[in-house]
Amino acid sequence: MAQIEQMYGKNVILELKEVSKTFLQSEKNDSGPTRRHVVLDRLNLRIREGEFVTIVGTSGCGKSTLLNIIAGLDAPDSGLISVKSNNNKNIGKAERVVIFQEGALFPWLTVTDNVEFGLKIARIPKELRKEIASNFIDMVHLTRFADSYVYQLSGGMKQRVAIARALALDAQILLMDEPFAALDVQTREILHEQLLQIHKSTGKTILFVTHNINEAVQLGDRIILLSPHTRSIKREIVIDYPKPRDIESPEISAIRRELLNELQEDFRFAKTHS
Ligand SMILES: Nc1ncnc2c1ncn2[C@@H]1O[C@H](COP(=O)(O)OP(=O)(O)OP(=O)(O)O)[C@@H](O)[C@H]1O
Repeated sequence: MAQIEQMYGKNVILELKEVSKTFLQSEKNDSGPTRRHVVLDRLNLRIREGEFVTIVGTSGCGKSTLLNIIAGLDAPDSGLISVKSNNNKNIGKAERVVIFQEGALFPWLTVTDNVEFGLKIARIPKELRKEIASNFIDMVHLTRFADSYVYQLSGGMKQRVAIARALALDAQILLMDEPFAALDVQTREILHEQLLQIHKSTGKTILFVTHNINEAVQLGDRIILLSPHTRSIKREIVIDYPKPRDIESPEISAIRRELLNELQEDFRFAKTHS
């Protein structure tokens, strides 16, 4: 942690201090007694501006809970979350935008209407709205489909619309919760490439939750491993190799193995403590 604080002390855009979250859960069925399930226990995290952070961990360890808390969709029981506010904040700009596995789009609207949606709510003038939407639709390579309805698109295209919509809102931080999990391998590879290009050209800060170790090592500048054991961050691995990365290279393979070992250990722990 000290090493990371040294490296990331400057330009911290997001900071979580001692964040905890407990859910009440029914024991076997809804009518059974309830128990307290501590998901996050005094978690500390700092994210630097422009950083691409991937979050991994065994199923149920709290990855989505963490992302929802950062997004402001859920509240922690205790702890502090600070987001560096955008000084140039205009109407229509969002600090944090979440992109879920199921793009959360309006299927009955066109690609352009979906990307423009938030801007319209924010009363951005029509001409400017069109210009912003067309710019980001172009960035995700969907110009040919700008007037298509979302229900007509493939899963990968829908996720590209969701990314364009988040970019149009000029979110400071993109929060991505397994956005490509439902896609086939080839589409996922293409979207990885495009997301890396977008990250490079926009410099956005990205927090990306995934089950997939390969995805985590391909995309992340830093990997955060959440654990059901510590109920917090168990490991952080800074990956200082240029992208795109060859996941078969000795350096990246070593990181993959390391993560796999950690995940297996946590999986065994979760199994014996569930
Ligand atoms: N609203 C809720 N009420 C009760 N329990 C909840 C609620 N939301 C999440 N949980 C529980 O909190 C734990 C963490 O859930 P979360 O969805 O954050 O895990 P995850 O790491 O994202 O899992 P997965 O990888 O399977 O998506 C799980 O045990 C889940 O059942």
